[in-house]
Amino acid sequence: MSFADEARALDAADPLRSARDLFVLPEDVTYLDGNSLGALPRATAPRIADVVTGQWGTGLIRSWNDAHWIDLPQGVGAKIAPLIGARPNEVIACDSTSVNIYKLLCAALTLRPGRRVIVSEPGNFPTDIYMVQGLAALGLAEQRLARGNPIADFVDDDVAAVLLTHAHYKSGRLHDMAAVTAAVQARGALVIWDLSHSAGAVELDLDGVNADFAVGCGYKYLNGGPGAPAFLYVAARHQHAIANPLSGWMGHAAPFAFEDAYVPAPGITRMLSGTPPILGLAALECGVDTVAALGIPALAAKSRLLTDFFMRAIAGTCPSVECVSPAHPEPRGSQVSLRHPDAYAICRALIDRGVIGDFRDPDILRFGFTPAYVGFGDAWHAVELLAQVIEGRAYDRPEYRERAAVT
Ligand SMILES: Cc1ncc(COP(=O)(O)O)c(C=O)c1O
Ligand SMILES: Nc1c(O)cccc1C(=O)C[C@H](N)C(=O)O
Repeated sequence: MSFADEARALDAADPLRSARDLFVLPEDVTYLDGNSLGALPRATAPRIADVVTGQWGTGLIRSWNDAHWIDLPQGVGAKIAPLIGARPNEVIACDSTSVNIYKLLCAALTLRPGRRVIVSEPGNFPTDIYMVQGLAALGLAEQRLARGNPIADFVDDDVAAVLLTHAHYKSGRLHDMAAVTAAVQARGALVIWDLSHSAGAVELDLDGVNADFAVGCGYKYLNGGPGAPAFLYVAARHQHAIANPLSGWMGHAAPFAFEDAYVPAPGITRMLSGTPPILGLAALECGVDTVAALGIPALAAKSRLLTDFFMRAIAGTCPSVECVSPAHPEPRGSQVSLRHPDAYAICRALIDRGVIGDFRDPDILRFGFTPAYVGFGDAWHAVELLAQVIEGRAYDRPEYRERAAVT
């Protein structure tokens, strides 16, 4: 069977085929960048219009109570929880992923007094290691990058926590979360998982693997919109013992008592700092509801089929690109990354022709397969166009080599 016929057959058999209608997507675009910015759910614009004109415009400050704005971080967190294998009171939606990493690094350090090393991987998403470096500059931590495997071999009695991204942003490679968590904990340290590239697209079972802490982006597979609030997970067993270093009033036990002394709120609420961004949380809730309605098992199963089909089609059609994502579906996230020396120009040429992926330095072409709205026909269209652009050297134009501020 040709790849075109196979794509048609797979689309016909796809139980999530109609889910694309839950999103607003331009007709002339094949969107393979939901791992960077998820698409706009159809439910979001009317919800935001209501929050703005109804709840804000008419309800004014009364909406903190009447529209339950004050509970939105916990409410959205509780909806994210089942998508990542957590209980509702273990997750809260707040701040950015970077800020939440900082808070959890400090929490881990307070849980492991006498240990100050944070282990991460070289090549981890930069914000994760920069946050460790920020703490190190204050004299509060020491960074150790694990140059080799297994990571647990880099954990000794000085290590408070290991900070890892579950699905690597460049390659899409998944860590074995259960095995790494157990091995690190056996050496007395804690693990902070960054789920930015896995939440909403792959199966996760934080409670099942006895995870300690996790964070993740709201604007990728959760479709919360540009700069959406992130989420933060703290296993119930740690919640009473951790401190939030950004001890703002929203994490206080009684914010409206206006007391001078900080008293942390019980449970996950102590991880809040300032006033929740209601517009962003409302949009994130629409994205999370959309994912939850489709169900992670169905999304994850389609993601594996999509990436498998794309990789086979690439191997059969574009021999000059090297695939750097894992060949086996088990350790592969919902993206496929390809290596080519002209990756940047190729990426620009593809975008010019309606196929939106992205580029990561120095030579990676990255394609995200958000199973909710990407079809097998889309995957095949991207492969055909990529082959055409490479074979005809259509990318070889000065305007495609000019670097934009955001890649
Ligand atoms: C693994 C990972 N962590 C964190 C972030 C970003 O964090 P923030 O939303 O704070 O910019 C990203 C992407 O931007 C990411 O890929
Ligand atoms: N957060 C981003 C942004 O503000 C602008 C452009 C891209 C992003 C991203 O999310 C990048 C993404 N985390 C990555 O894996 O490369």
